[in-house]
Amino acid sequence: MGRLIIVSNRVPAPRERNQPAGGLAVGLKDALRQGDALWFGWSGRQVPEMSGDPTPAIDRVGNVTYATIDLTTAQHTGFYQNFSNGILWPLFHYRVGLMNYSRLDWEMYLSVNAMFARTLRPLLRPDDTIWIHDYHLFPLGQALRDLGVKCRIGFFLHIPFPPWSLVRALPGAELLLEDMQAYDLVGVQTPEDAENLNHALRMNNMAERAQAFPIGIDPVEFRTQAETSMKGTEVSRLRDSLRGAALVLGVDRLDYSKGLPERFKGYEALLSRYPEHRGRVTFLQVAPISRGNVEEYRQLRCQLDELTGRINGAYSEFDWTPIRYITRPISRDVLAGFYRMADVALITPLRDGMNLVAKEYIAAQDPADPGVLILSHFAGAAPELDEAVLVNPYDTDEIADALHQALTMQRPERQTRWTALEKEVCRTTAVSWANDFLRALDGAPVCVSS
Ligand SMILES: O=P(O)(O)OC[C@H]1O[C@H](O[C@H]2O[C@H](CO)[C@@H](O)[C@H](O)[C@H]2O)[C@H](O)[C@@H](O)[C@@H]1O
Ligand SMILES: O=c1ccn([C@@H]2O[C@H](COP(=O)(O)OP(=O)(O)O)[C@@H](O)[C@H]2O)c(=O)[nH]1
Repeated sequence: MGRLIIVSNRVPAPRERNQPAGGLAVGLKDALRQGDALWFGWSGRQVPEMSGDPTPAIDRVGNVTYATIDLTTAQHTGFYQNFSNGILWPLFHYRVGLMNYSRLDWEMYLSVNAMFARTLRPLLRPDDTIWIHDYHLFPLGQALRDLGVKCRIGFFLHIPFPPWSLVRALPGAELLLEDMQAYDLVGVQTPEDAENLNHALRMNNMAERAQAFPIGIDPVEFRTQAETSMKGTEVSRLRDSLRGAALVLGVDRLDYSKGLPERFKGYEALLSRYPEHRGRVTFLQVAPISRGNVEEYRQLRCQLDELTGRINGAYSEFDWTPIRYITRPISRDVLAGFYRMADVALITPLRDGMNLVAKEYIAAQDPADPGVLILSHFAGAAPELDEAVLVNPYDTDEIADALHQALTMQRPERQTRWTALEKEVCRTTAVSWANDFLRALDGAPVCVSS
C-alpha cells in the first residue's frame, strides 16, 4: 500500500506535547494514527531572506514523517497573512466587506503554491496518495500536475464555501474553481458547503467535485483526557476560584468569525435581564491571539478589551467578577478538564467550517451530570449537533435566553440531549472522517487533468 501524503499550511510541531490552537492540526493529528504518512507544510518559522527554494526539515515520529519548510517574511506576509487570511478567510466566512483585495498578494499566493509543489515533488513516489488541505493551498494540486504528478490528489476545505454570488466578489474567483479540476475529489465540511461549491462549478461549466465529509475528533481519547485532567491542579484551582458559581465556558481563537463581541453582549444581556444569575455564574472566555498582524484581528482585540472592561465595570462585586477573559492559549489537555467542569459551553460563531470545540465539549462530559451546549446555527457542527440549544449568534437576546435556559435546565433534559449529541460525536470521528474521504478518493473517477 502506498503512503498517504498530507499537505497543509499549518503542521503541528511533531515533538510538542501540546498542539497549536487550531482545529485543522488537531483533527488531522487525531486521524493519522494508522499507515505510513508524510506530512508536508510550513514550519511556522519566517526567515528574512532565502536564496532559491527551501530544503524541507525532516523529522520522523511514529508512523508519520514531518517535512516542513520555512517561509520568507515577504512570503509569509503576501501568502499567509494578506491573501489567505486577509482575502480568502473573510470572503469564505461571508464577510466580503472585510476582504482587502490586492493583485500583488494573489501573485505571492500563486508563487508560494508553486514553491510548495517544487519542494514537495522530489519527496513523492508514484504510488502515493496526496491529500491537500485548506484555502491556503487551492492551486497546489494543479501546480503538482504541471510538474507531472499523476498520483491521486484529493483536497479538503476546512472553512465554509459560500454561495457563488458571494464568492465571485473575488476578482478572478473562477481561477479558484479551475484549481479544483486538478483534484480527483474535493471534500467540504457540510452538505450546504458541497451544494454551494457544486453549484459554483456548474455555473462555470466545470465538473462537480464536492462531497461533504464532516471532520471529527477522537472522542474516546478526549474523554479519557478530560477524566485525567479533572485530577490536575489547574482544574482544582479553577473550581476553587469559582466558589460555587456556575461556569459558562467559551474557547475560540481570537477571530472575528467566532462571534465574540456578540457573545459578550449576550452574556451582558443575561446579567441585565435575568438578575438572579448575578454573582452565581462566571463566564470564562479562552481566546488565544491568532493572526495578530492582520488589522481586523487587532481591532477585534481592542473591542473585546473594551467590552470586558465595560461589563465587568458595570456588574462586578468586590467578591465576584462576571467575565474572565484570557488571550493566551491553554493546552488542550488542560482544556479537556475545563470542558468537563463547565456547566455550559457557549459556542456562537457567526460562521465556522466545523468547530471542533463543540465536539470536544460533548466528549468531555460526565454522563451522570452533563453540561449544556449552546451552539450557533452557523457552525459547521450544527447540522450534526442539533440536540444542542441552537441560537442565532447575531441575536444577543436569544443568547441571553439560551443561557438562562441552560443554567436552569434539569438533569434529565441535560442527559437526554447529551446522549443524542454524544452518539453523533462518536459516529463521525477523526479516523472515520479520514477513512471515508480516502475511500471516496480511491473510488473517484480519475480527474481529467491527471
Ligand atoms: O493556522 P492558523 O492560521 O493559526 O489557524 C488555525 C486553523 O484555523 C482554521 O480551522 C478550520 O479547521 C477546523 C478543522 O476542520 C474547523 O473545525 C474550523 O471550523 C476551521 O476554522 C483553518 O481552516 C485552518 O487552516 C487553520 O490551521
Ligand atoms: O487555548 C486553546 C484554544 C483552542 N485549542 C484547541 O484548538 C482547536 C480549535 O479548533 P476549532 O475547530 O474549534 O476552531 P479553529 O481554531 O480551527 O477555527 C480545538 O481542538 C481546541 O481544543 C487549544 O488547544 N487551546
